[in-house]
Amino acid sequence: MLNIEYRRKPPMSYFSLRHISKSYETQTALHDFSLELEKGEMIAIVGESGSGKSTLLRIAAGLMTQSSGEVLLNGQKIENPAEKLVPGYDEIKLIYQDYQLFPNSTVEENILRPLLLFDPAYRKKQLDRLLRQLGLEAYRQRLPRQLSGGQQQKVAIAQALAVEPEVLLLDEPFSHLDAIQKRKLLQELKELLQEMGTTVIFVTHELDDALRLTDSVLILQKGKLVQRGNSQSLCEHPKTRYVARLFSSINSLPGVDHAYLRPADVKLRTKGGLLGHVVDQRFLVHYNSLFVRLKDSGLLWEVDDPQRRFTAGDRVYLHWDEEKVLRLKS
Ligand SMILES: Nc1ncnc2c1ncn2[C@@H]1O[C@H](COP(=O)(O)OP(=O)(O)OP(=O)(O)O)[C@@H](O)[C@H]1O
Repeated sequence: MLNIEYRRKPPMSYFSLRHISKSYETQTALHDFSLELEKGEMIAIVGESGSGKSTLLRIAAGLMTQSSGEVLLNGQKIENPAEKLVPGYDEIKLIYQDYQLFPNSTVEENILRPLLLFDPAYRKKQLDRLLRQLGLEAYRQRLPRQLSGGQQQKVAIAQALAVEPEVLLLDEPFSHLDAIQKRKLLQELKELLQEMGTTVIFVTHELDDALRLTDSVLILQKGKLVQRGNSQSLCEHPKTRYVARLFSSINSLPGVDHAYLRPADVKLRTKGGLLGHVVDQRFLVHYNSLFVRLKDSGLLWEVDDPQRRFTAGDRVYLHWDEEKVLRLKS
């Protein structure tokens, strides 16, 4: 009997968001969102602007009061601002898009701020380790304004990691960086966080950024979890048009409701198939991307031309394998 009761209990995970909902005065930002993370697990949440990502992270950090649901860390309830005098926890750190460094404090002083009450030997050890791990040793005496955006971002990350949080919540913190800087920082951060065994939730609207940190992705749309999976499963079996479009544009099949084709799944011929005219072309690394106006429907399709055979003004016939058609309702 005891054994059956035990098995019925949900498995205990390290960081749990259970049935979280949040309504602002005029709208609901999160609907019954649940997520269970193991210690050291990294997950990315991808969603468009306004899908509720920041709201979710603020609730997860204990910095915003949810309308319903609960957050648990290692079995302990995370209290929200309505329940806790000083909101937030050292164990759960949130890094925002607009991180704020102290402008008149050096890099060293900024990183040491959260450690003011700690033992001096520990403070020095943490500071030296973070400066080394984040490649900031040469900048320790500089003020934030004397650093590039990427270096400032690293200082903000070092500051958040100084207290060795168990959980790190990243709210699109790389949006100020250019693509090359961002890729490099994401790779460095991934290695560092894996080494530290930190549990991470990274929210972003860029799937590419998400996949650089983790292959475990969750898709949020209008405050609801719509799909969870790795890049292959999301790409091959998207549940919504939004999920499908995170990977490539999609072409609507003329005369068939809710049926779409990816540009890479359309084959190009000189005769036989759906007739169209190439109206534009772009040279990309592995193929030319063509814009083709379909003759009968007038739809504009984007298709890949891996052999770079067609150019603007050409007639082209399009066909595809039926199994490549994506059926997407919303
Ligand atoms: N303080 C607030 N009062 C009322 N509505 C709010 C408030 N904060 C957010 N919202 C609304 O809740 C929804 C979710 O907002 P949230 O900031 O969580 O989305 P997001 O996915 O983080 O967006 P972005 O990527 O643009 O930062 C949005 O529609 C937003 O307008």
